[in-house]
Amino acid sequence: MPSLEDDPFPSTPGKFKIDHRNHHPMNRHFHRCFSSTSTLFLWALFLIALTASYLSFQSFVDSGSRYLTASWGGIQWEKQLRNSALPHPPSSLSVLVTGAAGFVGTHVSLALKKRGDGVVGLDNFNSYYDPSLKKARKSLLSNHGIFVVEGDLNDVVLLQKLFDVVVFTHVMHLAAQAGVRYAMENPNSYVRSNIAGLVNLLEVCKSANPQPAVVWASSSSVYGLNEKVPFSESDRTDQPASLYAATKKAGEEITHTYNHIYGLSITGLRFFTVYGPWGRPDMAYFSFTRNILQGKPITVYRGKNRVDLARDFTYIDDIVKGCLGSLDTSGKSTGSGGKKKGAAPYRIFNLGNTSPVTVPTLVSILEKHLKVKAKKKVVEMPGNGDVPFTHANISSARSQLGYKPTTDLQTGLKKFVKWYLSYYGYNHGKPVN
Ligand SMILES: O=C(O)[C@H]1O[C@H](OP(=O)(O)OP(=O)(O)OC[C@H]2O[C@@H](n3ccc(=O)[nH]c3=O)[C@H](O)[C@@H]2O)[C@H](O)[C@@H](O)[C@@H]1O
Repeated sequence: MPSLEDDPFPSTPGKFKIDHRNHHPMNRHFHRCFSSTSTLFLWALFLIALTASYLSFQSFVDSGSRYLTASWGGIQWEKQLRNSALPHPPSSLSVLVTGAAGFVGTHVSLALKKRGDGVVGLDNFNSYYDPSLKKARKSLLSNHGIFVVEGDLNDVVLLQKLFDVVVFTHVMHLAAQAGVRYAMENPNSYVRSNIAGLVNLLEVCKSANPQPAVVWASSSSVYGLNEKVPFSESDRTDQPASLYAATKKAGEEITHTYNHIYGLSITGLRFFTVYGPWGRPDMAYFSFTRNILQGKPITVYRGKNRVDLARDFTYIDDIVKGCLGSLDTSGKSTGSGGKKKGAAPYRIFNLGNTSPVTVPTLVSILEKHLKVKAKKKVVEMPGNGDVPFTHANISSARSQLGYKPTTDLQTGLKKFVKWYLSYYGYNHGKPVN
């Protein structure tokens, strides 16, 4: 480091040699000017130094507190990651499952682990719905040797660290802000998770060496106001009815660019109203069950001209088979270190049940399994993002993934109700009126 003596522009008054022999008034003026300029200069330097030390102190405090409060990092943590990611036999997959403490994430993680694949989960345990259910799913996963990291897709340092510690062959990206109608209440959470979070994940995947193949959850809602039934993958998806649907559609376009530019293998799965044990409390079949058991009214939406709404409800075990089939047939990403080496697969599949059921029929099946009559309040569907019906054409998934749904709504809801009663009991902690 150069010493102050070497500095060609000395900044301290002591280092400025004043020639006392020069008494010309102009020179005196010049000296006054110059000395006040150098004082100013000094003050400026002092302030800069003060600001710099304040900022570095702040960043020291920030990183210190992050280190103290971070729920990840350390040798033990890395060991857990590696163990969880280890496939048996070694030729199997090593999968990062985002949204692992979510409904679909939990089931997919368990199925992968069961057949010998290595699995690491990632979940931010947000409070969109009861986080204690997510914690319970995490315990279930932990009992099966699956480690779930608590963290967010927008924490790029964490994402990078996961890929530094483990060589993932695949990413099953299920983390998202779900829910069609909630998008009107909290639009930014959809942008944060489904757009920004997705881009962060793809950035890390494209730079990984080797790049993993990515399978991710799109949604049947991308068909929006499309009226051609059943919905085929080639049908128009440019009329979303909700911001949720718009972010999923954007995800399809975003993943396409990462496939095109960086050679990432991408498979997008359009799920059709997935239901089953360990499900999502915000969804109709779940909240109806809770309200029916608590003797509370349920609101059943109806479409224009008193037409019942219908959904292609799809049982979780069928969806899991579709996810595993997608991972197994994904093909390799072609790039490495952010450079594309050739064309990689880009696929989109409907994963539905191919037999839509109306919402009133869903309610009557629940009444039968719960042995309780629902207090129904039928109202016209509010303009809040809902679509009147969904119906999947699954011929592509059938031929390319071997996808073949086998559970009808009667059977699937019976299994859901059995789980619900064993998990919450009859009254969900509240007395029946
Ligand atoms: O298939 C999909 O792509 C989407 O499926 C569901 O969305 P949705 O079909 O709206 O599922 P529910 O919220 O369970 O609603 C099912 C049906 O019940 C109706 N409903 C919902 C709530 C309610 O109080 N009353 C009511 O009649 C809805 O209008 C809808 O027709 C999921 O919530 C989305 O995350 C997913 O992406």
